[in-house]
Amino acid sequence: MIRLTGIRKVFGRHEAVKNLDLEVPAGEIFGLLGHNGAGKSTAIGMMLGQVWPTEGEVRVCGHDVTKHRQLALQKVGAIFETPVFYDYLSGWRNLEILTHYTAPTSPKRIREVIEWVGLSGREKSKVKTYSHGMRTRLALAQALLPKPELLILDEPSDGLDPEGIHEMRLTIQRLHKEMGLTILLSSHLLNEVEQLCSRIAVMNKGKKVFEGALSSISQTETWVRLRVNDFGAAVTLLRAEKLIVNHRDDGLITLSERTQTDRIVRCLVQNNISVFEISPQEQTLEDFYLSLMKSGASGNPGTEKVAITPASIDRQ
Ligand SMILES: Nc1ncnc2c1ncn2[C@@H]1O[C@H](COP(=O)(O)OP(=O)(O)OP(=O)(O)O)[C@@H](O)[C@H]1O
Repeated sequence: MIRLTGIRKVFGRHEAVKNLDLEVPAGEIFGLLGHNGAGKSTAIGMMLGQVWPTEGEVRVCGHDVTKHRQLALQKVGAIFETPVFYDYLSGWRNLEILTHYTAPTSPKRIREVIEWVGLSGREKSKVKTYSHGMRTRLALAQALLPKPELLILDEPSDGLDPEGIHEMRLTIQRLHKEMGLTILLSSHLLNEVEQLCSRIAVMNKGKKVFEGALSSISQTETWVRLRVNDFGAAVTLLRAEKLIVNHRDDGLITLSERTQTDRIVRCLVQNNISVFEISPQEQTLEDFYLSLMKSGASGNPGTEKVAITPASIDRQ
């Protein structure tokens, strides 16, 4: 649905996006992650034809955005930068005015999108009375007006309170499930991305440092939680037996290659150490992201095969 090939963007002497390849397949909720200034908005701006790439090709819905912008963006809805509305007009009137700039839209369609985003009952109130969350929902309504197949959302939860973030997440999930939309969103909120997205790309200093399925991240776990009566003694013993290669003082161990947890338990019990718990820990997106930021700061583009684990943080 979106394909970026060899994209570079230079602002003056600053290279904001460096040799970026990115593929967002149809049907996914795709998360674009990265620190402030990583280049996410610049990349999104190029997808929407609002930032001109210095080099490379941007294709959206099969069309080259720089050559056939209108065709490429025909089926795309977006929230990009801070949406501007006429404060002294109602949400409904704002949407009506917007349709004058785009395509003729029936009142029925406006009613539909207002219901979709949960603004029913407030659509005739002036926008100046709207909360930040309601403005975001109005921006989403605007993005949905042209019946898009692809939705591009730059930081959709930015500035929302926890309830607003929760509602936005439910709305995005519904749009994906019930309307079958492909969705690309950028975010700082790792928890949000973890709950919403099936694939992610991580950017660091303008470079992509990872792209792949979210499921491939949790499979790279290596840590095992060990709860015993004497953790220090257990670690000394397991290291001497070469059954573990790493440990953290908060009760985590990394097993050596081909060691299974039953072997650990046997060894400890035979040496009079009581075992209360031994359980493999899934790597969270936060663990993975932090390890990428640490080890991939200079940024060689990663793929699904990148297996950077919390263990690699510990060893640095
Ligand atoms: N119009 C511009 N002129 C000059 N530099 C720019 C411009 N737009 C962005 N930049 C720079 O490009 C880099 C990438 O910015 P960008 O806004 O894409 O990052 P981001 O990942 O979206 O960050 P944030 O999460 O803070 O929005 C930053 O160093 C920024 O200062």
